[in-house]
Amino acid sequence: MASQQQLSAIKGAKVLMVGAGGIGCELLKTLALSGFQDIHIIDMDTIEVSNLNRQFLFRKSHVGLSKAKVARDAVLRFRPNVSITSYHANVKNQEFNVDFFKQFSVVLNGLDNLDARRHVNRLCLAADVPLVESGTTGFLGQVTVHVKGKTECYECQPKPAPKTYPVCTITSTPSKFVHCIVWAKDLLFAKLFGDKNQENDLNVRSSDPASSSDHAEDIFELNKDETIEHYGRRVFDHVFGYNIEVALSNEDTWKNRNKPRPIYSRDILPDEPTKQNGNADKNCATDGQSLISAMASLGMKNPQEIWSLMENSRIFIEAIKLFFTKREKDVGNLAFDKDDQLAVEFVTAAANIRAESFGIPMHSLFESKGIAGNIVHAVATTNAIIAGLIVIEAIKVLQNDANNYRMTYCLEHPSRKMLLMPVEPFEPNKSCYVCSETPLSLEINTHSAKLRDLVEKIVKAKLGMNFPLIMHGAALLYEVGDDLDEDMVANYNANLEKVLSELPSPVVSGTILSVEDLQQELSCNINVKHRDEFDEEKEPDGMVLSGWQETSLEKGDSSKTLGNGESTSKTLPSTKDADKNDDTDIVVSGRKRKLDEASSAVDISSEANSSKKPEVLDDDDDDLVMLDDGDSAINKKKRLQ
Ligand SMILES: Nc1ncnc2c1ncn2[C@@H]1O[C@H](COP(=O)(O)OP(=O)(O)OP(=O)(O)O)[C@@H](O)[C@H]1O
Ligand SMILES: [Zn+2]
Repeated sequence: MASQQQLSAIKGAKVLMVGAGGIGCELLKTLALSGFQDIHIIDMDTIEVSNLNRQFLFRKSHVGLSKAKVARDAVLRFRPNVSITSYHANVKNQEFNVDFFKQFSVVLNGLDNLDARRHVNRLCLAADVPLVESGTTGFLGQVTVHVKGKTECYECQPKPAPKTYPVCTITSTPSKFVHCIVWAKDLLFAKLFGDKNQENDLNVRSSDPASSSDHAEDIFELNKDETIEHYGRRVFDHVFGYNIEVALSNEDTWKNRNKPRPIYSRDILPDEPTKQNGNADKNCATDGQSLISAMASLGMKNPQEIWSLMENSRIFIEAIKLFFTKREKDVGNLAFDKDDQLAVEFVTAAANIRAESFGIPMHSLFESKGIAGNIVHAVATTNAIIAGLIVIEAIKVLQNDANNYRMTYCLEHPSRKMLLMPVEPFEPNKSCYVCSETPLSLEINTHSAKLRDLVEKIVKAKLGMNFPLIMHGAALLYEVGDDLDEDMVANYNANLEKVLSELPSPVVSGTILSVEDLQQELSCNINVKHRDEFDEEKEPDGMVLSGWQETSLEKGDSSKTLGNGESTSKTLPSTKDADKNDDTDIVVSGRKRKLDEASSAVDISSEANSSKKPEVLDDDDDDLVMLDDGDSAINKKKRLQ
């Protein structure tokens, strides 16, 4: 039961929820049932069939409609007096500026990606509105509180980068099925159906100057006078046959590894073109891309079945045919999407054929889709628990009850008899460039890097700015905005193509650049240092930003890497290799907190050998929570008083 004070805090609050998905549906219901009177919801998505199992405010008839609006309508049916305002929009839109955020007492995130979370964090800091942040992955979840000046902001700790693999493992020496999946989706799929101008490492290992022109780069182009069947077989033979033979010729590679076997289509598939079973016309008649399917075309139904090498080969050729005949317009623009049936079929087949070649067990379409999309199946109960915890923290925030703020982690296995692990939040990180004034430093070749490189690789990609403004002293070098006149736009575009040291106000070693995002009201200084050379493998951007860093999930893996999924991906938690460890710590975004520091509100009874080492990754490419060995350094960090 809420106290009178709590009730009045709740009643007087104006709350912004961002995200009306798995956590969001639970959260909206809990807020309304807890007595909140004025709730605003932003969500950019429409409802999909796959949401219905857990996003319980939605029904089949709502598929295709705005999540924010349908969630609002559903809750109004049982709490008609609550004021709920919905926005079917991206929270990064300009309309949601600092003034918009300022009207709220607290912001509650139920998002699924790092980019949007970082953006909301910045707006909350700029508007000085507390943020309660959350995430779930399967049984695992977390709720954290961020209050400007009192606790860490969401970006005080560097976030782990998505899991990545060295390029050579993917292109030449796969040893796990996931390596074959990454190869199939990030290299082969991208090469055949994606943007041709994108850099692609697919062919690096097979370029043999002595080889015939047949094996040159244009192997992946469909010739005008050839059938798609012929083209599909040509690609098949190149990537599964010829490339493997080239790789085999390098004896050293295989000294301590099992040799792969080349696979040619003529040995697997009969000579005549792949026969369709008559369902192809059904594909033809459908209008939605999700219904165009190589499996349907070939009369294969069970996604849980592991296909034979022949079936994989038939799917491979059939999927290419369908892309080039039924989805011609998409070819050249496609990015792998786990919800694109034909893309998943192609990637499964290609990964399986490669796996077979390297002696790696093949997988079903269902399993491949999970690996390719980094899917951990959502658990409705976890979302409900997390939503409840968000509301508990929101009420504390509304009462300004800073001593009792908690970050709470929902674990998969009990640790010292607890599944919910509350931890006191830490003070802001004094060297966080987002919530403190700490300058960053950038090593870059000022004689060869262009302003465009700096804008794309650092300001947008690393610093997450949407509307950047870059100044050198009083000189404005670059700016983005709707209200710029043509001359200014032309001037900035010209600057983008200039080398840093040749800009109207030259950027050289020792220059301090001031970078600002007008929407996020975030500004920071970057100290520039010239450096001639960069290691292509270790520093692929050709520049190094420090004072800010991503933590890699795979330790000791410093080479150029390829990732497994960065879109709606969720990374698989791994508990199976867990060590038994009595003195368990919680690692938050790569830094550790002793359980001894957990809230005294919870009885931490010591239970020897009770704790496994679950690794918790919440949605998409964000927070890492890991139970792991001790590290006393973190104990030196001051807790929030
Ligand atoms: N930039 C953004 N602006 C507004 N809403 C966003 C933004 N980014 C993500 N969201 C919303 O956050 C919600 C996250 O919910 P959830 O994690 O359950 O994802 P989902 O897309 O519903 O499910 P799944 O990814 O498992 O299919 C989604 O409804 C999504 O539309
Ligand atoms: Zn910070």
